[in-house]
Amino acid sequence: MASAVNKSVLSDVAAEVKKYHFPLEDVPRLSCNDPVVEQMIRNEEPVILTDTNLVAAGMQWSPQYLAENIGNGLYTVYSSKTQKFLYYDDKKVARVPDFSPPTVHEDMTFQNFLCKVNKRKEGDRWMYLQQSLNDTVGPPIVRDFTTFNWAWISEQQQKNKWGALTSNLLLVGMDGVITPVHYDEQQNFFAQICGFKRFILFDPSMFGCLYPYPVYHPHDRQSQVDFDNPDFVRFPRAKELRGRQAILGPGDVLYLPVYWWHQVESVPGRGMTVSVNFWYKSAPTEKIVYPLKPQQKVAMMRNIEKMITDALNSTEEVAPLMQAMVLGRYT
Ligand SMILES: CC1(C)c2ccccc2-c2ccc(C[C@@H](CC(=O)O)C(=O)C(=O)O)cc21
Ligand SMILES: [Zn+2]
Repeated sequence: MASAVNKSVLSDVAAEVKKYHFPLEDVPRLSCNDPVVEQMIRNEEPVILTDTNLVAAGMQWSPQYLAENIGNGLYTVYSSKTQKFLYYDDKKVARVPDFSPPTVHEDMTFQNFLCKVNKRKEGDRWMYLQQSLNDTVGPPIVRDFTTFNWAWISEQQQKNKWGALTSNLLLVGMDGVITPVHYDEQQNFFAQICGFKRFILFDPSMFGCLYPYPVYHPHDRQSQVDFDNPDFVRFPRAKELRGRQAILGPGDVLYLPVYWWHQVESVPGRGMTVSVNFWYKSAPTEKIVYPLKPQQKVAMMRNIEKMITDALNSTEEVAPLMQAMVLGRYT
């Protein structure tokens, strides 16, 4: 089946997106029946799948359709003064004295969210609805959800020995919103339903060029590097970044491997975006094979940071101890 999104639209969108200081190569767009796809997923390489029919019934989930059918439950809506929605972990805010949350979230009905978006004026806050799909949604949405291509995605889960599906996030964003570069600890099939999303991806070995916040920081897993204004004095290795780009249109599904860095932009001028992601626990490591994969080294660094922070029972003493351990001895 030809991909729902046509090539000329994709190249128009590619010409519209923001340019950054690093080079980007295109992520392949393949049919899910292409034998190469199975190999790429096994090798944990990102790939765009054009014909999974993963969320076929969801293709009617325009913001308007959702407002009419999702019911009057409350949904989590993040708002930000800028287009950027930097994730932060509420539970870690206490450990960083002068932390000021960059976004606030409030619960509101979908209808209220859409009404606020439609009457938003220049200078008003940007808004991004993000909500785990659960049984509180209206019956038509539950019905559409049951018709997702669960046979196909369960086959991927089994073939790759992934763990349980942990959540499906429904994401409804204003055009132009940006989720800054970060990594997640789960495998992700990301289904695009409405509008266009541009992913910038970096493989896990680029950890040293992206300077993530400390693990105990509310912005754990997010990079400190601001791509719009990179500070090459504090983050010199950001100059070495080389990434990949995936532009998703309605019906496209991106396989986003665990620990891969990603920045996600709802392409400006292409309308509101609706997406659904599928987060799976990654396969347990069966046998340690050397050399270790970059993903395994990231997991190790996280555990060491957690151990030292807990053992010292203080965040201020972590850097001095780690510097005493390494500077002048291993460097
Ligand atoms: C920015 C936002 C709304 C948010 C705020 C506060 C806490 C969590 C999150 C959160 C988590 C996931 C996404 C979806 C996606 C990025 C994208 O599509 O924009 C992504 O990164 C992924 O699927 O892995 C988006 C968000
Ligand atoms: Zn993510």
